[in-house]
Amino acid sequence: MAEERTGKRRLAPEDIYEIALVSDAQISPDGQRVAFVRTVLDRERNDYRSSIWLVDVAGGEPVRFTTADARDSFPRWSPRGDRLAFLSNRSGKDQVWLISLGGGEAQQLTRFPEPVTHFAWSPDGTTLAVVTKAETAEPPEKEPEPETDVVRITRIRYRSDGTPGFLDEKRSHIWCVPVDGGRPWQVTSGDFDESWPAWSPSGHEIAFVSNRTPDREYNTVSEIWAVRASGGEPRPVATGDAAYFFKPVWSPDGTVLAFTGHREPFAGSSRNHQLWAVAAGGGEPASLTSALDRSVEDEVLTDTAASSKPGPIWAPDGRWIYTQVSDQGNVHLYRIPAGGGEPQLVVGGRRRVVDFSLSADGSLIACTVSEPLNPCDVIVCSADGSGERRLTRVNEEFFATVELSEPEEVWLPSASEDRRPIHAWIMKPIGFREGVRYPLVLEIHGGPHAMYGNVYFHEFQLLAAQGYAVLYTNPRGSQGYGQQFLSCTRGAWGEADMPDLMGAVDAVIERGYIDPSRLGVTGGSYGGFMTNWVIGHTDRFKAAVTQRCVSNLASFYGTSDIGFHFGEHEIGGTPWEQPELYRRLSPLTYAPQMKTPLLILHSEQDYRCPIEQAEQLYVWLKKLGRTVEFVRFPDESHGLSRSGKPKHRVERLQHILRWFAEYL
Ligand SMILES: CSCC[C@H](NC=O)C(=O)N[C@@H](Cc1ccccc1)C(=O)O
Repeated sequence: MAEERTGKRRLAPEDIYEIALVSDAQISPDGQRVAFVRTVLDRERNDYRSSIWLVDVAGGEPVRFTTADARDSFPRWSPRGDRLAFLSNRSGKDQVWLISLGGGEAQQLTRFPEPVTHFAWSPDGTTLAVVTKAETAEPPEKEPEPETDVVRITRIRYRSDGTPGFLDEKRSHIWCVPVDGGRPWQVTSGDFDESWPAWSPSGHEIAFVSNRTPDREYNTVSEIWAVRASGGEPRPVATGDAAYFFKPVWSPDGTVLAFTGHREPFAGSSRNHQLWAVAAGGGEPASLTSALDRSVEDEVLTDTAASSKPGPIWAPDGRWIYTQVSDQGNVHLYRIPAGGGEPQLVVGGRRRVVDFSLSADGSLIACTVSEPLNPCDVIVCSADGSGERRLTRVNEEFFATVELSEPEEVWLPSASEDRRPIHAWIMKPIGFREGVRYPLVLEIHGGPHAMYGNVYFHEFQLLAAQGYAVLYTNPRGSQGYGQQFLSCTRGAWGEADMPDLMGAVDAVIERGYIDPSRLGVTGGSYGGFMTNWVIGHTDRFKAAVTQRCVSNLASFYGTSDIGFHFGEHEIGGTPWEQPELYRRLSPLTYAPQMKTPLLILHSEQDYRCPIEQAEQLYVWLKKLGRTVEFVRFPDESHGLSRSGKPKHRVERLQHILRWFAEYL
């Protein structure tokens, strides 16, 4: 028994309550301290709690800095480093709060009737640029009663996954809020959604992200604009029908704006996000990373992480722009020469740099990192990555008590004609013994343009703890292996990538410790599509669990919040232009061939892959007399496995284990 050999117990689904998540490591301007967010799952309340913590760069125990029983997040240092602004839901909705480093209680700064979603300090520290859908700075005395509960829909975008109910007509705008008293003023207005405010170094202008094209209801454009901080008519910086630009950041001298994104209409994450630079006055942007052939966004998937919003950061000397780069299952920190040239790796290794920040003089970097056997910790290093030190050991005590399986990183030949090597990870079951043959679970990732990688994955560790070998791969369509590999599943969902998955399974079986009669398969979202696809094209799997899946591409087109643009781009046309293609690529078409016992897990408020996708598959298979079960999660969205109610997250894991225990 593993327990007898190691003195450690096996991981259990409920252990998600034992794992604290740290994120958003923000180093103080003087480089002395790092503020970060620590998130825990609250079993009694069936909810999440987060607080701001501080740790000295010189070392020592981290200390809890905000103590409210709430969700505090997004800590940002004032330019002088004497206080922190952060978001908190203590008053109900997320608002900006301020806390002095000198001591004292946090004070509520904003009282907008709608949540604040993002903010940025002005360079002189007097004002915050704030993003909110509020139309006034104070809540009305009395919320108006809705006249009817009947919903009238006039827009094509009327739902968004993660937002319960229907989208309202309110728009996200930028407001300025003086931090030491004075009335907030609205900076942008109109029928546009604005985000990501970035102050010019002089403090006169604010750059932001918006779609101001006439056809914005139907396209996926995202442009860079700038507006005087006092308000007025915004001016275009990097715009156009092909713009897909985000996260602007000014050069220290205020002459250039850098940002991330690409320039292919509707391509979303099927194209590498590049780092661009444009004259601050506007013009033609130039890519600084076209030769890299990687995305400068974090593309890795996990079920154990708190979210943060890192964007590129310009070094104070103006020479470099720091950015994440997704590369072969890792997310690294690079610095890109602002004037063009060879990108330099700063924080590398088998891991994910989740977020990062720079001290005011640019000499120190703080990052949150995630590794296969450690979900998260804060590290600090010099501007070139040297002298790295770990500042936290958040989950060290807990992981000393449970046995984990170390993923082995391998390249396995595809079963396609080209036999192309596919990047993969194999986890041996806990308690592995030579000479024994084990059941194998193949995990398939979503996207399709995302990637598995060198991060902790609770679901995979649980399967290993239950005695399964686990195989996860980055087949064609995955991020991290270049543009050609990334986009080759377009118009070929399932057809292009299934041979990669099957080749990897064959190669693992050849290692001799897998029982080929006990293969399981599971995945979520596009991974759910692929699970359905695989069991419709082979009977070699003995049990399957399809999660937040797609089964019918034609109905997905009309019911998913992104169906009418994502579906159209990914499949290559509309269902009425390409009915045969939609039929051919829909897993439901192959339902009569599906024999594998199937568990369908789906959230009832999943607006990305709506539950009708699961319902169709369930009824077809039931009517066909197959072994199939349907588990529905009420009040949950597409993000159930990552951000759902803790109790539902545990139940979801228990259902997966139950199904494989029964049928595998
Ligand atoms: C197959 S339909 C699109 C579903 C979705 N893709 C993009 O939103 C998807 O596959 N989601 C995956 C992976 C993912 C997660 C977050 C951002 C992009 C992709 C999932 O939910 O795991």
